[in-house]
Formats: sequence, structure tokens, C-alpha cells
Amino acid sequence: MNAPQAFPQLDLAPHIRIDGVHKAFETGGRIVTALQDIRLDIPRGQFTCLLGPSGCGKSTLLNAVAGFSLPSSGTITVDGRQITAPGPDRGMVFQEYALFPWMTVEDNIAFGLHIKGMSKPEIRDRVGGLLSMLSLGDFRQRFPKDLSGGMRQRVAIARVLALDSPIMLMDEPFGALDALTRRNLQDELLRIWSELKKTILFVTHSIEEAVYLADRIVVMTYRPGTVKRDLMVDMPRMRDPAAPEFNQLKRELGVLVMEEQQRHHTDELRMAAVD
Ligand SMILES: Nc1ncnc2c1ncn2[C@@H]1O[C@H](COP(=O)(O)OP(=O)(O)OP(=O)(O)O)[C@@H](O)[C@H]1O
Repeated sequence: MNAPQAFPQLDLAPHIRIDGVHKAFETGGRIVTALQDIRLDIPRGQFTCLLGPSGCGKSTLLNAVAGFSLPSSGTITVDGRQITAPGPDRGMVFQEYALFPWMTVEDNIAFGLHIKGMSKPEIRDRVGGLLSMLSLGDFRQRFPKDLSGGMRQRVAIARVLALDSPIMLMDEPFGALDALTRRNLQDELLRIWSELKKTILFVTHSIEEAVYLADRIVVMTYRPGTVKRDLMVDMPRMRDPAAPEFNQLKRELGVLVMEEQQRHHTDELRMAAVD
């Protein structure tokens, strides 16, 4: 008799589950609903971009996943455990680098490892590997003020990678960089992501950036922030921004984002009239 055929176990449980998340802020006596009933299951290893114009709740959602600012209602779980605070399973990269100005590049990268109590030889090995992975070897003794924006962001990424968090949360990390540096870092990030198999949640308001990077794009609405469109990007990497399918998707997303941009604009005019 033949032995029963073994099938590989598929990892069907989401890495991150965002379930009915709602977030309201009180500001100047008014309640602002930043997020309303957000539901997303994010599989392990997926590169997801949150896309939308200013004010649609992208950072609020990212901060909730980071555990910096918890939802007013609804839950967020990572590997089935509810998030109640920041944790080492989630590394965050901000637009404003957030480096310690008094520390060298290598000390910035090593900082979290000292806090974790890792031994000096282990720290030396890990930091050495990251310096070479991010082409920072020649800059190890420099201070942040002596680096370009792109180099500072490399250090910020290396610092998060040092902690080996399975999830990387990135809030417009390349928003302040010039176009060429931005493309270089996008390529580096794709290389690192495919090598290290991280789950990435990446906030951007750049349609081109989302189409270039993402497996999945979640377009958000302006106030309240809801999911307007949730789509998979079925294009092989490295993607060619000049390719017809790339531009077709950019156009489709452009229509969706412009609708929300228009709602933002109308809201601003209404608020100005009230003031
Ligand atoms: N701490 C806060 N207090 C009051 N309102 C807030 C606070 N944080 C965010 N908001 C409001 O919540 C809404 C969503 O803001 P959020 O920063 O998440 O949007 P965003 O899509 O990330 O925009 P941007 O791209 O400009 O950062 C906005 O209307 C914003 O004014």
C-alpha cells in the first residue's frame, strides 16, 4: 500500500491582522475619526504599501501597528498576539532618520544590541555584516551630521535590521531624498527584503514608489481613513517604470488618490470658511 502523500504545510495564518480598527482623536473640541473599521490580513513576507494623500490615516495606522498609539477600538495582532505596546518584533524607520547625533555610524547601529545585552564579539560581527550590506563600511566612524540624507537613511535602516525584527514598519522613509538617491535606496530595500524575508508595511504618498516596491497596495480614503482599494501588484521585479503595465497601474491609482486629494482640499476650504 502506498504511504499517504505528505503535503507541505502552508502558513495561512496572517503575520499581522488588523481587525476592525477605529481611531479617533479629540482636537480643539472636535472629534477627528482618523481610522474607521480597517481590516487587513498581512501574510508573512509580504511587502505592503499604504498609499493615500496627506491626512488619510496612514501614519496613524502604522503607529498603531508599532504600538506607539493604540486603536480606540478593534485589535491588531502579530502572530496571534495582541499588540499593546512597541516590541522587538517590529522595527520602525521614520522619514526623519532618528539617529543619535553624538554617536558614530557603527555606534548608532550597535545601540539596540548593547541594550539587548549581546556580547561584544557578536555585536562586532552583526554590525560588520550590516555595514557591508548597506555599503556603509567607509563611513563607520562618521557622525550623522557628516552624512548625506541617503546615507543617514541607510544607517537608520541598518539600525532596525540589527535588531532582526521580522516586521519592518516604514513611514515615508525616502520622502526627503532626491529622486536618484530614492531609487537607489528603493533597490537596496528590495534586495534586503528578498534576502531577509521581512514583512514590510510601508507608508507613502508616492504612487510611483508604491507601484515600484509593493506586492500589495492599500489605498486609503481621506477622513475617515478607510480602505478604498486593496490590490495585488502582479508584476515581476525589478520593475520598469517605463513599462506600459507599470504606467497603466499608476494611472488607475492616480484616479483613486486624486479623488481623496480632492476631498482633502474641499475639507480644508470648508474649515477655512468656518475659521
Ligand atoms: N495626535 C493627533 N491629534 C489629533 N489629530 C491627529 C493626531 N494624529 C493624527 N491626527 C489626524 O488624523 C488624521 C490622519 O492623520 P495621519 O497623520 O495618520 O495621516 P497621514 O495619511 O499619515 O498623513 P501625512 O501623509 O500627512 O502624514 C489627520 O486628519 C490628522 O490631522
